[in-house]
This record gives sequence, structure tokens and C-alpha cells, in this order.
Amino acid sequence: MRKPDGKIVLLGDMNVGKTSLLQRYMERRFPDTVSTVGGAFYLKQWRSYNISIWDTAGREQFHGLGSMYCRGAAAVILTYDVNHAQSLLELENRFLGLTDTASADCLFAVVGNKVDLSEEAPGEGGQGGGRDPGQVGGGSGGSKQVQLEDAMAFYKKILKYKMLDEKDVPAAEQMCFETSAKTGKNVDLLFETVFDMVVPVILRQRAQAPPQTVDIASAPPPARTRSGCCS
Ligand SMILES: Nc1nc2c(ncn2[C@@H]2O[C@H](COP(=O)(O)OP(=O)(O)OP(=O)(O)O)[C@@H](O)[C@H]2O)c(=O)[nH]1
Ligand SMILES: [Mg+2]
Repeated sequence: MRKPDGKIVLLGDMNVGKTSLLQRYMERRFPDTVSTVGGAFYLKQWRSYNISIWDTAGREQFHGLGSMYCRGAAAVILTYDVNHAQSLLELENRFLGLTDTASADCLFAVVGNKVDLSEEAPGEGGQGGGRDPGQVGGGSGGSKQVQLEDAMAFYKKILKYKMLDEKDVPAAEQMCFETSAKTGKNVDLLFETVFDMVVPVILRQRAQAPPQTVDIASAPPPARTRSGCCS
């Protein structure tokens, strides 16, 4: 297997739908999931690049592994549940610090999942993605607790935390998404936007990496020593 050229990591609280988003994108389906233990990855060929996408466990007990998974990451997808405000706060409180090990020019996407649960009219969003009664939020119609503007405000906090200038990174409007792994809404858009943006990061990482081969032609001749039988 060829070594992946770059790494993308999904982070976020348990139950927000990280595994479901990845399965929707990679396998084009919405199967029943079990809470992730440790982490798992998929390989995606994007243009001529091999990208590994890591699914991590949101459970508190696996929290320590998060920074290990983020090591050298070219992009991190921070995921919350739009119907559960606490899951956005958790990104700031528990997950952002895990990205300290990521690449210096790591990209960030902020993703609010499960929008199908708070669609205004049943049937909106297509593919039969109506409202699931009895889900989090408790409201009868439209339990959405987090607006896209809240996610964009969080994106700006990320830039502040990373001491990045807004002018040097993609705009919040480009990097904040609302998705449904259930209906597929915006799932391709999310991953493919991130893949496209990650390619220049991969190229920069390659340029900065120590060379893997020695160029004999440009290598200096070995220094002559006085020792040995022919001296
Ligand atoms: N209605 C709806 N349910 C979803 C969506 N995405 C995930 N779910 C459900 O939410 C639950 C949790 O989904 P997972 O994908 O396992 O969540 P996770 O973030 O991987 O959770 P951990 O592995 O524990 O960190 C499952 O019952 C999913 O079927 C969505 O977009 N809409
Ligand atoms: Mg999972």
C-alpha cells in the first residue's frame, strides 16, 4: 500500500455523526453505527493523491488519543450536532486543543450535522429525510439549536487560537457546513471542498519534508582521509 500523501481527521463529541458522515461519503449509505472505539481510517484517492481520512471516537475515555490522530494532519473537520448546542461548545472546550499536533498550515472545517432533524417542512432536504420524532432538542417542529452564524463565530475563534490571520486562510463562509449524513445533504460538498483545499497543503508538506533520496550527482565528493592502506 502506498503511504498516504495527506491526512484529514474528524473530531467531535460522541453521537454527532462523524462515522455516519464518513460512511455516507465513502459507501454512499446510512447504516446503523456503533459508537467508535479508538479510531479507524479510510483511504481516498483524490486526483493523484492518496488521502487518509481518520474517524475518531468522541467518547471521553478515548479523548487522549485525539492529539495522536491529529499529528501532522493537513485538515481537521470539527463536527457538532445542530440540535445540540453543547456539542459545539465541546469543540471549543475539549477538541480544539487536540489539534495542536496538526500541521502548522492545517485547514479547519466546522460541520453541523443532523440538519434533517430540524428541517422546517417534512420532506425538505430530499431523499425522504424528514424529521425524526423524539430526537434530541425536544421541540415539536424544528429543534435546531445552533445556527450557521454560531459555527462561523467558532471558526473565527479557531483562527484566533491558532494565531492565524483571516486574510491567509479560507473564509468562514467556505469552511462552515450544515450536513445530514441521513439524507446526504452537503456531504459530498463538505468532503470534496476539503480535499480540493488540502492538495496545496500536501504539496507544501512535501516541499518541506526532508528528501527521501540522495542525489549522487550533486553530493559533495567524500573527504580524503590519510588513513587506510593506500595513504
Ligand atoms: N437523523 C440523523 N441521525 C444521524 C445523522 N448522523 C448520524 N445520525 C445518528 O446519530 C447516531 C450517532 O452517529 P455516529 O455516526 O455513530 O456518531 P459518532 O460521532 O461517530 O459517535 P462516536 O463514534 O461515539 O464518537 C446514530 O444513531 C446515527 O444513525 C444525521 O445526519 N441525521
Ligand atoms: Mg463514530
